Amino acid sequence: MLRSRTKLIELGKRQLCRSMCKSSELTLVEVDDKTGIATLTMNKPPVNSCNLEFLRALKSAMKEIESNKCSGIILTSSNDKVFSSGLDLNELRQPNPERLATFWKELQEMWVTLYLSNVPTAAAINGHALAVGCVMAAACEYRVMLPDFTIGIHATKFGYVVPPFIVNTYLSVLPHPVVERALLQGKIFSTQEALQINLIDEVVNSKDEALCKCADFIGSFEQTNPVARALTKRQLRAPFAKQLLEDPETELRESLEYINTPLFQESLDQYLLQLKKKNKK
Ligand SMILES: CC/C=C\C/C=C\C/C=C\CC/C=C/CC(=O)SCCNC(=O)CCNC(=O)[C@H](O)C(C)(C)COP(=O)(O)OP(=O)(O)OC[C@H]1O[C@@H](n2cnc3c(N)ncnc32)[C@H](O)[C@@H]1OP(=O)(O)O
Repeated sequence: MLRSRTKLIELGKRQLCRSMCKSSELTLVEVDDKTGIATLTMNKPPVNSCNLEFLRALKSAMKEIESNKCSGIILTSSNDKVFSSGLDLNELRQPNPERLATFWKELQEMWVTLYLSNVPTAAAINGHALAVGCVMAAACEYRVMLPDFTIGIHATKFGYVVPPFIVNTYLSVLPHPVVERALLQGKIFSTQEALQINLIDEVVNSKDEALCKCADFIGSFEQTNPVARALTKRQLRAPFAKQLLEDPETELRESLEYINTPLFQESLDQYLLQLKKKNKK
C-alpha cells in the first residue's frame, strides 16, 4: 500500500513538472515546466566515456537547451556509480587521423559550450568523475556530489600531458598551488577530500537531493538579469578560454601530434591493459 502510494506521488510529481525536450539515446533532456531548468542526463553505457558521437550529442543538447531559453542546466548521469569516466580511450588508440581530428575538435567545442554557457550550470555528480568527467563537472558553476565516489584528473599518472584547457578548468575553480600539486600528482580525490579543497561545493546523500541543490543554485539567479549575468560570466571566464576561442587550431595540432607519439601510444596500451585486467580478476 505504502509502496504504491509512493509510486503514485513520484509519478504525479513527474507529470506535474517535467516536459521532455529533445533527447538522443546518449543524452536525455527533461525540462521542469515551472522553473525552466533543464536536466541533461548523460546516458552512454557502461560508464559515460566520451567518444565522438557522445561529445556531439552533449554539445548539441546544451546548445538546444540554451536556444530554448531554459533557465539553467543540471548535468548528471543515468549510471548510479559513474558520472563520467572521461574521454573514451579507444578514440585515442592507434587513431584514424581524420576521426581523431574531428573528435578533438568536438571535445574543444563541447568544453567551450559548457564552460561559457549563457545559462547557470550545475553538476549533480552521482558517481565517479574522472579526467574529462571531472573537467565537465568543474566547468559547471556549482557542484554537488554523493559520498564514496572519486573525482580528479590523473592524466600524469599514466603518462599523459594535461592539455592547457583542462589545466584552465581546474584553475578557474582551485587556487594555483592546489592545481599544481593535484595535476602533477595525478591526484584523484574522494568526495570528502574534494569538499575540503572546494573542488565541490556540497555533499548530499542521494541523487534527488543533488538535483534539488542544483535547482536551488540555479534558482538563486532568479532576481538577476540573464543578459547581464551571462556577459559578466563570460568576462570572468574568457581569460581561461582565450586559447581555445582565439586559436583552437594550435591546441588541436599540438594535441594530435602528442597523441600520435609512440610514448603516448605505449602508455595508453599499458593503461588499457590494466583497465581490462582489473575486470578479469
Ligand atoms: C605538448 C602536449 C600538449 C598538450 C597535450 C595534449 C593532448 C594530450 C592528449 C590527451 C591527454 C589526456 C587527456 C585525458 C582526458 C581523459 O579523459 S582520458 C580518460 C581517463 N579515464 C579513465 O582513466 C577512467 C578509467 N575508468 C575507470 O577507472 C573505471 O572504469 C570507472 C571507475 C570509471 C568505473 O569503474 P567500473 O564501474 O568498475 O567500470 P569498469 O572499469 O568495469 O568499466 C566498464 C567498461 O568500460 C571500459 N572503460 C572504462 N573507462 C573507459 C574509458 N575512459 N575509455 C574507454 N573504455 C573505458 C572498461 O575497460 C570496461 O570495459 P570492459 O567491460 O572490460 O570491456
